[in-house]
Amino acid sequence: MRKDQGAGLLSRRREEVSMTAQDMASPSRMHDHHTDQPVLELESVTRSYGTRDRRRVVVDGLTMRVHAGSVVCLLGPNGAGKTTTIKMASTLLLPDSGSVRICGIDAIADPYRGEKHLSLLLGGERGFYLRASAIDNLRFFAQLAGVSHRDVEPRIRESLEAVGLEDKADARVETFSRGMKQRLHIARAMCSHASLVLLDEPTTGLDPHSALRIRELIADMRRGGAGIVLTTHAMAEAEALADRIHVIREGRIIVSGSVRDLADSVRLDGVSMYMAFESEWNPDAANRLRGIPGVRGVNADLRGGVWSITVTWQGAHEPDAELIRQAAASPELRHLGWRPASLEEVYLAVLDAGREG
Ligand SMILES: Nc1ncnc2c1ncn2[C@@H]1O[C@H](COP(=O)(O)OP(=O)(O)OP(=O)(O)O)[C@@H](O)[C@H]1O
Repeated sequence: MRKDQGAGLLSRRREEVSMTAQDMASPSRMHDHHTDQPVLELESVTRSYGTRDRRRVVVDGLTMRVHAGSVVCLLGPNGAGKTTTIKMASTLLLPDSGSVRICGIDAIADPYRGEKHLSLLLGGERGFYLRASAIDNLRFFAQLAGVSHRDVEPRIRESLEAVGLEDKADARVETFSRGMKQRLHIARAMCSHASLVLLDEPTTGLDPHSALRIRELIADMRRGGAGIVLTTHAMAEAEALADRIHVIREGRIIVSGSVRDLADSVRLDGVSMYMAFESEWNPDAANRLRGIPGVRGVNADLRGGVWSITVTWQGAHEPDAELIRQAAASPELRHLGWRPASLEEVYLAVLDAGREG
């Protein structure tokens, strides 16, 4: 579905190339909006799918804002409505109701003006003319984005260098690996100096090095002033990049804020860590620890003959290690320290709380 939609956007853009080319004399669009005006404003957007009798709402009255120089991350289980939200933000998909403003422009009333400020990367590998070279693709998209004739070549060179594809400029895109295509997408966004960059799972299916490279490029675009919406299932990626997180479930935002705000919303106050050698820990002890007031969860992992035990706490400060040793009946349990909960721990607690509530 995504791939078809991506191809749809491409063909729509192809049809519009002559119109947008007329606008090529317009100045660079980077930061041409008022600084405190969001680059994206979604106001109560709703979208349903299906036939008239059997419609299912998949995004339900969602409101969010993205400012220049920030990364907003959408997290949520499969089918929560993240991609649908990204597509509405790009106007690739129209909401049934609600409004979409891109750099202050009503993007539903005037999608072509809105589109010029954004760059969209959908999860698939499509979105390029596969038989054309990387550089010809970038030229085409730069022209669509209204990059001035004088700026096109230097910008393409800079962006290919930034993503490490300068040696592949003349290679056909169909010969690129998935990771190279993702980098070329980022080059496309960099080249057009898009104010709003929409990234739907940009690192899915990439090896760890390629994923890291993409994350660095996302951070570069943020430093360059782009407002970025990112969907991902990689919690470490969201934790490293997001200035603000929205957790979406069944088409609604259930909680928003920083990792700490999310942790506060479920009163996940911290994590204490312990270790024990294999013979010093009985897995049944985890159940006894769960009975201690304030304990939210206990996770014990055995690796290389060593148990590593993490205990998440609600409404508690660093607990007395002796109390834990006694409850676990593991006198040799070593206390390793106390840390804030990771986004993964917080996210799972948020979804659990949502299910319980
Ligand atoms: N074109 C479509 N026709 C019918 N239903 C659709 C269509 N596109 C998406 N859906 C449904 O809408 C819901 C939300 O899908 P969406 O792709 O936005 O979820 P998501 O949060 O991005 O999921 P994932 O994490 O799996 O990518 C899902 O139940 C999906 O099956």
